[in-house]
Amino acid sequence: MADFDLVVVGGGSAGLVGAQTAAGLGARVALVEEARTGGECLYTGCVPSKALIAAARDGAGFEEAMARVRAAVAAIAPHDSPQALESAGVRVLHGRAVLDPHGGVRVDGHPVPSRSVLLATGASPAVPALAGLEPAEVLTSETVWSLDRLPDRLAVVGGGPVGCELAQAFARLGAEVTVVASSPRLLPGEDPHASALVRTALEADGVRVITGNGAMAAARTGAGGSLLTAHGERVPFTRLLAATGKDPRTHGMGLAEAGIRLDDKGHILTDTSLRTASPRVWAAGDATARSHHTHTAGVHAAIAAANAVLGTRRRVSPVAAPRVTFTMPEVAAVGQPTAPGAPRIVTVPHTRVDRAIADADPDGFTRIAVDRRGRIVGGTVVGPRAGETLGELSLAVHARLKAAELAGAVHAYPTHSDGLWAAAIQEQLRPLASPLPRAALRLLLALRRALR
Ligand SMILES: Cc1cc2nc3c(=O)[nH]c(=O)nc-3n(C[C@H](O)[C@H](O)[C@H](O)COP(=O)(O)OP(=O)(O)OC[C@H]3O[C@@H](n4cnc5c(N)ncnc54)[C@H](O)[C@@H]3O)c2cc1C
Ligand SMILES: NC(=O)c1ccc[n+]([C@@H]2O[C@H](COP(=O)([O-])OP(=O)(O)OC[C@H]3O[C@@H](n4cnc5c(N)ncnc54)[C@H](O)[C@@H]3O)[C@@H](O)[C@H]2O)c1
Repeated sequence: MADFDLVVVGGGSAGLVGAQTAAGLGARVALVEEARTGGECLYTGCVPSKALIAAARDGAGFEEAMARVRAAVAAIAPHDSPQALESAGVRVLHGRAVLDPHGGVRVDGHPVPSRSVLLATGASPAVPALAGLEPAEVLTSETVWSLDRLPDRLAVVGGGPVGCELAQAFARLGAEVTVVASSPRLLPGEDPHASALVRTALEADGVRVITGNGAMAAARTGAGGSLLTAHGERVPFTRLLAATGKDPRTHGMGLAEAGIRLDDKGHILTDTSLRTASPRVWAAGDATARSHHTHTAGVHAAIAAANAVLGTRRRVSPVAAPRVTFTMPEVAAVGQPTAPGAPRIVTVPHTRVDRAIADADPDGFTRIAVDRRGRIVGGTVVGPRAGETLGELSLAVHARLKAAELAGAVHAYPTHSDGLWAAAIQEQLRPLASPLPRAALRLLLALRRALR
C-alpha cells in the first residue's frame, strides 16, 4: 500500500498551498523540498522586491533598504516553515525528488510511495547568452539580494515586471540605471497606455529606457563593462541584471519517462483540471505555463491537490488572472480587455478622479471592458494603489457582474476606486445617450410637466 495519498514536490507558493489543502481534506501528505520551504516568492521574489520598492519609495539608503528586505523575509518565513507545515499535518522531507516509475517519488534515491504526485517545482531566472560575459557575472532576481553595495551603474536587461520593478527601485536608491528591452515597449503583456505611463515614470526617476533593442554582447572594462545592443548602442555598467523571464525546473526528474508532456520551453503540460498526461501526476505553479504569479500558483495547487486526493475534476478559471506590477504607478489588470466578446472599452482618466488629483497623482487611468450583455469581462487600472482597486474589479469579473450592478454599489469618497465606479456609471448611462431612450425621456419629462 502507498504510504501517502499525495506527495508534493516543491515547497514554494504552489507546493505549500497544495500540501496544506490536501492535509486539510484529511489526506496523508508529504512535501519534498531540496532547498528552503517558502520558495521564490518568500526569498527572492514578491517579498524582497516589495520591501525594496517600499524602502526606495521612503527614501531609504541602500543598506537600510537591504536591512528592510531581510527583516520582511524573516518576519514572513515562519508562516512557510517546515514546522508550520508539520503542524498543519504535512510530513516534510528534505532532498531532491525524482518521479519513481513504480509510483510516488524517490528522494535522494529513497522511495517515497504515494497514490498521486503534485509537481510544484517552479522556475529559475533565465540568463541570456551574452557573448563576452560569463553567466556567473550576471545578476538575476535570485542573486541580486546578496549585493553588499549599490552598483553605480546598473544595466537591466528585460522590460517585464522584474525589469521594471527593480530598475525603478534601484534608480530611487541612487543607482544610474538603464533598461534594455527587446520588446517594443515595457510590460509588453499589458495595455499599451499602461506601458507608456510606466516608461514616463521610470524616465522621471532617471532611468534610461531602450526598447525594441535586445542585448547581444558585453565587453569587460575594468570593474564593469559595457553592453552592446542589437542596434549597436553601448550601455556602460558596473553590474548587469538579467530580467529576461524564467526557465521551468522540469529537467532530470524522469518526467518524459513517466509519459508527462512538456511544451517547447519545458513547462509541464496539463489539462484544465491540472492533471498531466500521466494519470496520477498533477502540476501547478511556475513549472506549468498556466501560472506566473504567487496567487495563481496557490489557487491552482489547491485545485490540483483536491482533484488528486478526491478524484474530482475541478477546472481552472478560463479568465486571465489578476496581476499587478508594483512600479509607481502600479499597473493592475485582470481578464482580457481586447478579447472577442468584449466589444466596449470604457476609460476614465484619473484627471477625473478627485482623490488622484488631491494626491497630485492624476496621470493614471481606469479602463474596463464590457461585453454585449453589459457584464464586466476585464480591465486595467494604472495609478497609486491600483492593486487594491483590482480586488473589486477581479470580483466583478469573477462573479460576472454587470456594470450596472457595480454602478449601483455606493463607493466612499474620495478614494482611488472612484475611477472604477465612474467607469461603471459611465457604462450604465451610455444607453441614455442613444436617440430612442433620449426621445422616451424627453416625452416622459414633457408629460410630467403637462400633468403638474
Ligand atoms: C523579483 C520577483 C518578484 C515577484 N513578484 C511577484 C509579486 O509581486 N506577485 C506575484 O504574484 N508574483 C510575483 N513573482 C512571481 C512569484 O514569485 C512566482 O510566481 C511564485 O513564487 C512561483 O511559485 P512556485 O511554487 O510555482 O515555484 P517556487 O517558489 O520556485 O517553488 C518551487 C520549489 O520547488 C523546489 N524544487 C524544485 N525542484 C525540486 C525537486 N526535484 N525536488 C525537491 N524540491 C524541488 C525549489 O527548491 C523551490 O523551493 C515575482 C517573481 C520575481 C522573480
Ligand atoms: N508583480 C508581479 O506579479 C511580478 C513581479 C516580478 C516578476 N513576476 C513574474 O516573474 C516572471 C519573470 O518576470 P520577467 O520580467 O523576468 O520576465 P518576462 O518574461 O515577463 O519579461 C522578460 C522581458 O525580457 C525581454 N528580453 C528577453 N531577452 C532579452 C534580451 N536579450 N535583451 C533585451 N531584452 C530581452 C523580453 O522582451 C521581455 O519583455 C514573470 O512570470 C512575471 O510575471 C511577477
